[in-house]
Amino acid sequence: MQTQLRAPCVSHKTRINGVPCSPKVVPRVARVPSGSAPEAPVASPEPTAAQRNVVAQVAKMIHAQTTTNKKGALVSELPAWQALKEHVNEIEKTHLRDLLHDEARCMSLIKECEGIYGDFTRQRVTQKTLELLFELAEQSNLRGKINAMFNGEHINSTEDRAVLHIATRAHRNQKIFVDGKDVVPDVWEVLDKIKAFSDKVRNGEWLGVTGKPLKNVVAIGIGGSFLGPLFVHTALRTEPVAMRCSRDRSLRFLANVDPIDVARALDGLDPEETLVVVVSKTFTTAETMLNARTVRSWLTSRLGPDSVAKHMVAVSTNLKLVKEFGIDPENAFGFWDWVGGRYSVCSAVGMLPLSLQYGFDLMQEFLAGANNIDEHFKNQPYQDNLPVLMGLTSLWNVSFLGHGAKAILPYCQALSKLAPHIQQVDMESNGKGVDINGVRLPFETGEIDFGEPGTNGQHSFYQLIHQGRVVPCEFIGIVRSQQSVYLKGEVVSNHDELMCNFFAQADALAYGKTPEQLRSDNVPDYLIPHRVFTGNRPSMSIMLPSCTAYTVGQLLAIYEHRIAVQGFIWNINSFDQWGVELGKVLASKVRTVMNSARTRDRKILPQDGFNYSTTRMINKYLEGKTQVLYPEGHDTFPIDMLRGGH
Ligand SMILES: O=P(O)(O)OC[C@H]1O[C@](O)(CO)[C@@H](O)[C@@H]1O
Repeated sequence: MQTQLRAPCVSHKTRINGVPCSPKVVPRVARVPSGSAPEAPVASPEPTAAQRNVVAQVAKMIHAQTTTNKKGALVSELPAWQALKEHVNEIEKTHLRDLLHDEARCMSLIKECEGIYGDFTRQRVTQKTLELLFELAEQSNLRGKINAMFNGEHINSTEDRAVLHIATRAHRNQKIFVDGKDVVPDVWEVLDKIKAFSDKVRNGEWLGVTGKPLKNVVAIGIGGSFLGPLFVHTALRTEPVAMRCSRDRSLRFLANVDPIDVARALDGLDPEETLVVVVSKTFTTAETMLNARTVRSWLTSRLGPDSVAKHMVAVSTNLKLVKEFGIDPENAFGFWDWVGGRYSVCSAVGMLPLSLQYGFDLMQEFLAGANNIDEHFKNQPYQDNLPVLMGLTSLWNVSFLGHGAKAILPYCQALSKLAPHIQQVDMESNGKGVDINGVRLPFETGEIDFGEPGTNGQHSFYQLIHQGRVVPCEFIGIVRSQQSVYLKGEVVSNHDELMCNFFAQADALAYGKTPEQLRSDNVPDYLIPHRVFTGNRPSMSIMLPSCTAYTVGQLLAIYEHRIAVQGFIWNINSFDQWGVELGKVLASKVRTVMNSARTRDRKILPQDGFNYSTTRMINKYLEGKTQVLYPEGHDTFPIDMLRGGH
């Protein structure tokens, strides 16, 4: 539903009737459905004519602020935001069916840069929309914020940190400063260490404790210490060069604290041939640490305590805890607090496990691809800047057209883990309720991301996106497949068949099918309502020349930066994640109860500190058939978990 502001709010310097108003004092904004008359804030009396006059003057004054929102005004108070809201009415009168016939418009909305084809013609935008979005970017100081990020300013203000994942893929000769220190030499010190270590493991110089080469790697980590590396690994598994580089090697991930995930990750592995990489920025994440202890026990129960030195290494910013865990700091690969977990795949978080699997040289191409887009993002003007265009058009879809979800639809099985990775990067970054100054926002930020590779998604949720809710889609196609198959006599090759769907879906969403067309197809009247496609459903398409380490790096950086663009404009902190804390704290409270119940010390009872529903549910769980008392003196594993390598 479209929303509009009831009353404009004002910057810190604003005065109403001579009284200075801070944004926290002025009743901010309430949302009403578009078309409804503006009303006074809830619980306030109707504004008087004089008050309305003041509000109108304030609105005029805000319109006069054409520079930045540095003064603390909400983005929704900027003139360009208001202009975009008004512009929605113009766009509502258009249909993509018609917009796509305007060739001049289409030409201006297709961008070919850095070898990537970006098509924005199926977004519900005109040249005017883009100009207004660029104006919003100007008024929001987007360029200044991008520069602040690249300059190592502490833009993650709630954690007082710089945001410099771009430094993790910098060329050796680049200079990137944090607090007056060039961090690129530190980055390359770790990268050199990764190269040396991964080379040694891969060429058999580094052996397991029983003298066998380590050909299997299990990477333990969760969230940002898992999803990015999984995405890249999945993307490269069937790429011909990567396949050659990883012959006879395996890389697995263990993320969930569910023991089923442990069993699956270790199933069939021989501990003598397995190297474990514990990946945790903080080295305190409950799931990762329990999994690390579990796998350590799996190793030492078979190979003895000395095996840890040869079979376990770590990636972390917390080298003290790595040492306390029992991993030699020599076998730890550091990174820095200015790399956010979800932005860490180019640091040792991804580079170590992926270099072990594919070799450092190939993974350097991945870094080069990401670096290429970093430069593009920093230097290109808005109208030729892929992450900026994607961020702005998404913002238009979310904040002005009212579409809160987006589908990420790669027509490439190798990119099947892109959507899960972007879910974290986007939703943990931009799912916020207050702006960077802590002021509650009168609009929603962030998007609900989901996706599956085409064509699988077509046989799953595409019904909804064609005839149900409007969900802006991002189609990602590949020109040259990693794998080529053509069967004699078939109309097209297998990859061409896939891509036929890629091209068709975007137009089906845009054009739809009218009752007239259905009638001329002799569809009976009673079926026409069911078979109408309204069309006018926005999407964008990206085509990459191939799916290689380099282009996967590019794709990653495009998504990372477009998310930053949206956060910069919404003026939120896209780089903290306080929203994940509360659940962790409550889980720890339950853990205490669980231990008390299972060990029968009964010092704490399930009802202590919990509400009726939770107490009852915990009791039900504790009374269930699964109840076991924790054995003393030894670790227990399901027999099957230990069967590998016999
Ligand atoms: O790398 P760590 O410190 O184990 O954290 C894992 C994940 O947990 C979070 O802090 C919260 O889910 C993520 O931001 C992070 O990627």
